[in-house]
Amino acid sequence: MEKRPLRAILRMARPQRRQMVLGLVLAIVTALAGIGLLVLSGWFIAASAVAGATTATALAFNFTSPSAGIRGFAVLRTGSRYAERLVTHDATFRFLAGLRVWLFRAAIPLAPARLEEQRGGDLLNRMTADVDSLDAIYLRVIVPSIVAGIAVLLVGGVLLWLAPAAAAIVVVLALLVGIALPLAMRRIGAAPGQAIAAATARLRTRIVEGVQGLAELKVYQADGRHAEAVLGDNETLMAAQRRMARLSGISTALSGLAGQLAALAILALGVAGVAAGVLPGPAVALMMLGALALFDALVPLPLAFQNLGRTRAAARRLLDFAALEPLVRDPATPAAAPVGNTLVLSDVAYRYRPGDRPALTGIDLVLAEGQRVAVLGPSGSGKSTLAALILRFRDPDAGSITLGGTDLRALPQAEIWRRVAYLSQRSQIFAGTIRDNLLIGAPEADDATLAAAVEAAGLAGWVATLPRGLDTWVGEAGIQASGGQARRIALARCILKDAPILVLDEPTEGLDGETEDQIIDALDRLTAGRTTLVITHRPALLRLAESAVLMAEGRIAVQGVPADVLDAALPVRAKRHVAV
Ligand SMILES: Nc1ncnc2c1ncn2[C@@H]1O[C@H](COP(=O)(O)OP(=O)(O)OP(=O)(O)O)[C@@H](O)[C@H]1O
Repeated sequence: MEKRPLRAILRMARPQRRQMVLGLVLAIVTALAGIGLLVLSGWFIAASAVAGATTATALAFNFTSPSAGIRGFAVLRTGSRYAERLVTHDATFRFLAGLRVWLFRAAIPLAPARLEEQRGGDLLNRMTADVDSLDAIYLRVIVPSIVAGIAVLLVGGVLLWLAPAAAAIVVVLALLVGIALPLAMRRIGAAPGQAIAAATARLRTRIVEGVQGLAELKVYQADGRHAEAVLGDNETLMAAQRRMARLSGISTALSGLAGQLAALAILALGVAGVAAGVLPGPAVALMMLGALALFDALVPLPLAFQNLGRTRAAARRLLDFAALEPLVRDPATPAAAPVGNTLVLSDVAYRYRPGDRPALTGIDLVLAEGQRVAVLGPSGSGKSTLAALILRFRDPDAGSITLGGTDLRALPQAEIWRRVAYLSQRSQIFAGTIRDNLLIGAPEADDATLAAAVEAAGLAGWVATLPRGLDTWVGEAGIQASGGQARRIALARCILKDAPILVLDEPTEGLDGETEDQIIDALDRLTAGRTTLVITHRPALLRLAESAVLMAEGRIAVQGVPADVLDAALPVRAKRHVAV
């Protein structure tokens, strides 16, 4: 585990470094202009009041330069604050955008095998709330800490010159508020901070799952119970937030108190100094306002450090995710692209987790170039696992799979996927037009090619009824394609890819008999001459295949021509799963 997660995350701000330094300089200028404005105004008001005591002193008093200085500081502070906000926030948003891209890139090699282990809501939470909370590192910790340090040096230095005793008191109080209090708050805030991060993640995950499964929750009348669980999570979050808010209240009160004490000490010592004639009266106003301005710069620090635990927890969650090892890696020195598309599985075994029952054992199977093999078997017999290994989503624990004579592990994954079109069990429809969804299969396809694929996948009739045709928006915020339509869009994508190898997992699932017949005809044309693995529960699909295997409990129980395998399937336990 990363020991210093915030540092590790901050290292990723390299592209924004210049902008961040500029933002820091602007923040320092703003703070100094603010202090200058307060101090000069305080001095000016007091000094002009003193000067106004007699006509001679009033006439001799120089009003012009200080008032010009005040105006100058005011304009400078406004301008630099505006620029500072612009620059620091722009740098932060760019930094966060970079983090999101980094996280998404880290997720790609984990898909699909490792991502299946993650809860969707949790991943979403990492990409959004966790990343967002990292804005605090630069905006709320680094910049204010440096600004406060400079303010202490400046104000402390001026006070030391004017009134050393007052300076000592102010600096001690400033160090208490600027260092001791933040460190204490960091420690005390760590537990509620982590509790907030964890409770936020839990709440989001439960809400996302609830929204996704709302139809089922409603039918089972479990929505009320789910809502109660959400409220329970919310209560936990609010309890942690209340603890945090109480801490914020205490720390703000303590910082405020320290500021007032500093002002009081200056007033007491200053008045004594004026009485003793060692300090001009207006200097007291200057010192008091300087101290107040200094504490204004210090107040954000305890609050920022109090939330550091939460920020650190978020950073750790991101780094932990990015450090997940992909199950499959590209070889360091990939083999040359093999000639031919024959797939040979030799004595392949796979189990999902150590200690699990093997999902596959002793699989020997040849998919010769252009040959179509159907895989039958009851639910849980290992059919999808077989497809996952052939697609190299996972590597076998034992045995080997070769493509054109080369072990899949020696090939870059991209080389394998370049040759394969895959119809998964769950056809993913992306939010976009039907055309967008199809172009995933072949980005360069022209209208005629798209139309042919739509026709072959049995979609033409449906598309013709849509006023916008292929430009109809489907998926989120569009037409919700039915299960069968989604399946056929995915099938059209496969057709468009025009790949030499096809892996089809239940291609006709969710289709009625008549449509299934049409699709099987289309699949017959599509798969002819291509190396094909078709997983199915439906005997009708067997007519596509030249050979078939029957899986049972992770093994190939029977292998042969489809009719024989189907016959063999009937007496075994698999019968009821295979029959339509
Ligand atoms: N991600 C996973 N983690 C752990 N075990 C898994 C995982 N996926 C599948 N399994 C297990 O592996 C075995 C084979 O599952 P597989 O999905 O390959 O079966 P299948 O024949 O495709 O089933 P179905 O026809 O229902 O899709 C099952 O016992 C299943 O519980």
